[in-house]
Amino acid sequence: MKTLVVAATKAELTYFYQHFNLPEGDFIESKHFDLLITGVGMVATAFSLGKHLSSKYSLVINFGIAGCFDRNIELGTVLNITEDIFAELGAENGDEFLTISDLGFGENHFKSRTDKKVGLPIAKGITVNCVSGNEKSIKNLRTRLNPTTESMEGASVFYACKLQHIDCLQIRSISNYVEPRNKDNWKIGLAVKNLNDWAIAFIGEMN
Ligand SMILES: O=C(O)c1cccc(C(=O)CC[C@H]2O[C@@H](n3cnc4c(=O)[nH]cnc43)[C@H](O)[C@@H]2O)c1
Repeated sequence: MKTLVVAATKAELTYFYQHFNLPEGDFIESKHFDLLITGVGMVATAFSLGKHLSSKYSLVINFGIAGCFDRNIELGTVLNITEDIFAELGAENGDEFLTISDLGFGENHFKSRTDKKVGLPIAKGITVNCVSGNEKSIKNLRTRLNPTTESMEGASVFYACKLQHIDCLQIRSISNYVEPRNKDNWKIGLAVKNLNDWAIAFIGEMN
């Protein structure tokens, strides 16, 4: 059984590609693991996993960068996201938000599943279509969901793995704080480097 490594963009796994001498391409098969680049967002991720996820995998690891709601966590910190929520999936009812489970149409909250020892701080994530960038929506998300991180794919990966009964992990490195948009404050290079260092060591030790 193999591990499937999943990321939204190739740029997030730059050093991983170099370290394992991987060829160009969005779906790469190698001896010990396969690698899938899904594209950004929950729709691209679900479609891509729908095509490639199968029972030949015993573990899926979603790697990526993320925004962080907690200023006590330094940029570049690598976290194990053990639960993740589709934050916008539901209905507004005036000022109230009804989740898809409140509406009786399914679940919006998913968890990682694995016995593997990861040794990273754990965190709760949310998954969004729109990167949060105004004070009002950020305050609403904090009040309603109390998340630590925000990404655009995490809950999609957990969802697909739950439906296929495959173990999964989500490892993300913090590139920015969730705040009114200011890309100058983002530390993507640091986040990608730390993420890749961790991914290379973890995947290397597994094989
Ligand atoms: O510009 C670059 O050099 C660059 C290199 C690697 C990755 C990127 C991305 O823009 C990745 C997009 C990816 O990042 C996640 N992300 C990061 N911060 C947030 C956030 O505050 N809210 C939601 N998502 C965030 C997300 O999962 C995207 O897929 C650029």
